[in-house]
Amino acid sequence: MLLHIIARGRIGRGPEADLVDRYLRRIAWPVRMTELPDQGGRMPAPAPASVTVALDERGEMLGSMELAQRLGRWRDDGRRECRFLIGAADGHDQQARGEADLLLAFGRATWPHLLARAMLAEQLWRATSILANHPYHREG
Ligand SMILES: C[S@@+](CC[C@H](N)C(=O)[O-])C[C@H]1O[C@@H](n2cnc3c(N)ncnc32)[C@H](O)[C@@H]1O
Repeated sequence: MLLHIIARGRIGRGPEADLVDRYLRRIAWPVRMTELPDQGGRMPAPAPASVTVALDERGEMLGSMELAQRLGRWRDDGRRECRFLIGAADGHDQQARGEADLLLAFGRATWPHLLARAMLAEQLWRATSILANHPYHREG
């Protein structure tokens, strides 16, 4: 299953970009990153049988094991792509939030979108390592 991060705003070079690279490079699943402008731009067409996760501080707070289980279930159900949407300064519009299969929160605090991108990259590495029985994640 393709893990497709669709993020508003340009990351350029800097510590957040280094973190994103560090974690995405470790993921054995196919990964794609699409950057959109802060507003507008064309959302890439979803693959058939895709699932959409919008990162949003008002969403569900899942533990890393729970996120891994969701990803594993979607993969095993034959989903071809999981899209992760990261908003810009104004967050997601109502339509994007309404259409998402899951609103995922990394706590109730509001994080800068570039940090949210780095945190997502780490959680995707962690979740896929859990599914591969890799010892990176320690529970408890
Ligand atoms: C600066 S925040 C936008 C905040 C905006 N005022 C709102 O109401 O959504 C930019 C993006 O970072 C992500 N983000 C920030 N904090 C988050 C959190 N606690 N959990 C999940 N995603 C978060 C979201 O995708 C958000 O759209």
